[in-house]
Amino acid sequence: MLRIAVPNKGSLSGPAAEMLHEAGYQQRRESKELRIVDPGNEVEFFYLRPRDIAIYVSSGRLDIGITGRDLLIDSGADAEEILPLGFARSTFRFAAKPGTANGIEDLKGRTVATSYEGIVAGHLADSGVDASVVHLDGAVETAIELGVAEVIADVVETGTSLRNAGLEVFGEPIMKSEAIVIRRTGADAEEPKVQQFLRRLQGVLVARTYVMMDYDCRVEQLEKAVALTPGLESPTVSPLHNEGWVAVRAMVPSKEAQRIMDDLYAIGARAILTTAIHACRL
Ligand SMILES: Nc1ncnc2c1ncn2[C@@H]1O[C@H](COP(=O)(O)OP(=O)(O)OP(=O)(O)O)[C@@H](O)[C@H]1O
Ligand SMILES: O=P(O)(O)OC[C@H]1O[C@H](OP(=O)(O)OP(=O)(O)O)[C@H](O)[C@@H]1O
Ligand SMILES: [Mg+2]
Repeated sequence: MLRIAVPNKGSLSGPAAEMLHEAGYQQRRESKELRIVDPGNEVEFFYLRPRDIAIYVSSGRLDIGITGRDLLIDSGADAEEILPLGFARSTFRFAAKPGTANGIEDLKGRTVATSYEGIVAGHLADSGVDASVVHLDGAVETAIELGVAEVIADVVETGTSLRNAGLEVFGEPIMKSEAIVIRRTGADAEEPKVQQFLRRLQGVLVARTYVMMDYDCRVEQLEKAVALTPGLESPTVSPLHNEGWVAVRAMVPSKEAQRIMDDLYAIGARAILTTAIHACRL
């Protein structure tokens, strides 16, 4: 039975459960459940604090975990990223009151408050800057107003929390993060149950990113049409009863679907339809 760690709270929890559900796995019915077995899929899910997941996975007691890239790096645990999942995207940055600092070199001798001490201490050391780090559990933006630190390092998504606290980012972004699947460093990459789990999640990612497009076009326009809709490997082209016409079917990125439909129409394609993909194995 594959043992998988899933975030039990916070920004990662809801989208992770939703993705697992879309991939055909049973998920817990209420937020107090800490562990469930999905016998049909031979998987056991453990609902753990996102910050602890890399530690459990590195211990080898759990095969796989879903966490944030920033949390994995911050933990220093012996685990590695095997699949990015595209949600809980954020950037990790320094911020302060305007005019406090322009770059990391200005942090020398100052105090930085953060919930990600591992990332910040590592980044300061790599940059050769000697600054103190204060660990706070959350709501780090308030640390400056209350005099605990002059600078913070925190997760930024829309920037609303920083703006509300009258703070501005400075310096280069420290790292970009998103939800990821992790396993113990060096664990068997070919393990069939792990591979099947990853294929299911990849299927969800493809289904979320692509739509299926169908249209009819004149044979003379086929090359131009296929250039607009090359598909992932190659589009399917079928003859129509009306001579001189073909039907074409290809996957296209959902974000580009409307533009591609306009371009296809402009070269004479008709009956252009898009449909959602619910599941996929590439
Ligand atoms: N506003 C946000 N937008 C996108 N991702 C975020 C946001 N806040 C946190 N994250 C990401 O979520 C993960 C942190 O999850 P965690 O549950 O520890 O914190 P949280 O979502 O801030 O919840 P909590 O309410 O417990 O502080 C990290 O990978 C982080 O990059
Ligand atoms: O750029 P934004 O869109 O404002 O998002 C970033 C904020 O979201 C998270 O905070 P959360 O609400 O989880 O509170 P926390 O600081 O207590 O973790 C993070 O720690 C930032 O404060
Ligand atoms: Mg938070």
